[in-house]
Amino acid sequence: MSAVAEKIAVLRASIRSRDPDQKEFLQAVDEVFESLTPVFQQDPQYLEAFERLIEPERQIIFRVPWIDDSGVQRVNRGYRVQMSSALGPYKGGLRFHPTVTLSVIKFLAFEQTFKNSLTTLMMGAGKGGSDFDPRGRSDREVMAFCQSFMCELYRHIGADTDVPAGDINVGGREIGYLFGQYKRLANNFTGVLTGKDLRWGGSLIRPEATGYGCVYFAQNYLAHKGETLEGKRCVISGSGNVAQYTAEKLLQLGAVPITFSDSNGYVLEPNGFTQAQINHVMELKNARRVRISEYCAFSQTAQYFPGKRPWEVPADLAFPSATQNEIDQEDADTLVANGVRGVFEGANMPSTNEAIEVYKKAGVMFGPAKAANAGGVAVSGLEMAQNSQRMQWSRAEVDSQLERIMKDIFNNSLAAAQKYGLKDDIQAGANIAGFLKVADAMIHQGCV
Ligand SMILES: NC(=O)C1=CN([C@@H]2O[C@H](COP(=O)(O)OP(=O)(O)OC[C@H]3O[C@@H](n4cnc5c(N)ncnc54)[C@H](OP(=O)(O)O)[C@@H]3O)[C@@H](O)[C@H]2O)C=CC1
Ligand SMILES: N=C(CCC(=O)O)C(=O)O
Repeated sequence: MSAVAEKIAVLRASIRSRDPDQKEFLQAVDEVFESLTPVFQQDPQYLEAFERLIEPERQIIFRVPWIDDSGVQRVNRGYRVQMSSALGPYKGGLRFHPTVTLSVIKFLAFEQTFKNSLTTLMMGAGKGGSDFDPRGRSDREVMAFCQSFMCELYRHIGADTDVPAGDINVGGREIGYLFGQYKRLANNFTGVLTGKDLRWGGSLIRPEATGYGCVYFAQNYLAHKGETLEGKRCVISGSGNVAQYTAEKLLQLGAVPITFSDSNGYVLEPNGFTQAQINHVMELKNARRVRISEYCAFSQTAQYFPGKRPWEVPADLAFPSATQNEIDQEDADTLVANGVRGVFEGANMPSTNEAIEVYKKAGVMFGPAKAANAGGVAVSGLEMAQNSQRMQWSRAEVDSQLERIMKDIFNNSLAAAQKYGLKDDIQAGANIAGFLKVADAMIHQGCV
């Protein structure tokens, strides 16, 4: 075994022994390790940078006490993992979900490092959240939680320090309550959060950005194969922010979005969702905050499948837009058997490493999350730029920047893969391109 191979083996073992229970984090690190091995073999100094990178610069965990509408005290746990500031202030979302643990936040922050680097904007990486579940809670209860959460988080964030945003169950309502409390505690009005409402510093296209960007990425990938989205039947999981705007942009570009899901089941429109039907999903989810099954009362053609997931539906392309590990090896086999020829990840780490191997063996196009869903954080970066200028750019201006950024991410990922002899392996190329920019900055900034 070469000296470098031995060092890689030792480092992989040490990561596992340090955090043996953090399975989501270890899964994310394993996936990147595979891609970066040729880089480490060519230049061992990058292995030293990677050894620093996989240990977060800072991990903050805190108590979040609040009182519910019945006057009962509730106590949740809050997190902020500040992963890397090599390329700029820590940048990444906040997730409120009962499945949130330190391992989940660390995997999200780790992925965010490569994603933010790929956007070509100057942003470091972080992620945070809580095991608080806002679903079924009143606006007052969500506000009480957000205000208590920010009473701790505000000490660690700032427009040039750490800029949180949304993620699962953190949308415009939550960002508003968090921002209001921050402003009250810090006595300043800055771009300390992104995903803000348009009327007080938000950016046009930010709500649409992740979904639109994922479709733009798919469009670039298909174009590279001499294909288009026209007429492609697309299964989508989730029915939240990312899923809604993925469906909208697919429809605009001539594709046929046919499913939405939530954690209780999925809805199928056999002939594809129209814009009016997508708008109704938005109304159900964003305003009424009800289950996707309620959609069927609105449509004569829709079918609901309780307890099922959309991967059983024959399609051309799949856009997982719900949560991590929602496609395992068996799901991937089903997708391939059902004719799916491209998987583009709107969610973070929705495919298990075993599922990715199935895609590769079957020659399925694979747009990995850190590249395909980078449109959200990219437009967050554009929101930060607008806030710095105290200006608001037009919708067309932001959308054209988003299209350019997604095209650059695809092309830079492809170029990195080809440079290391990995042909069209976009997954490896994205990991390599994202890592090299961060690692070069880390090497220049010394052992910190
Ligand atoms: N918002 C953003 O800017 C970005 C988000 N992402 C990623 O995209 C994905 C979706 O985020 P977003 O749309 O913002 O979140 P939303 O809260 O708006 O929507 C999440 C959707 O996923 C479903 N979901 C969440 N957790 C689970 C679960 N454990 N099992 C099954 N379904 C689940 C929800 O259903 P239910 O209501 O039943 O839980 C809901 O339909 C996440 O992986 C997120 O990390 C990636 C880049 C940017
Ligand atoms: N949740 C997000 C968006 C992060 C951001 O906009 O800072 C992600 O990139 O996973």
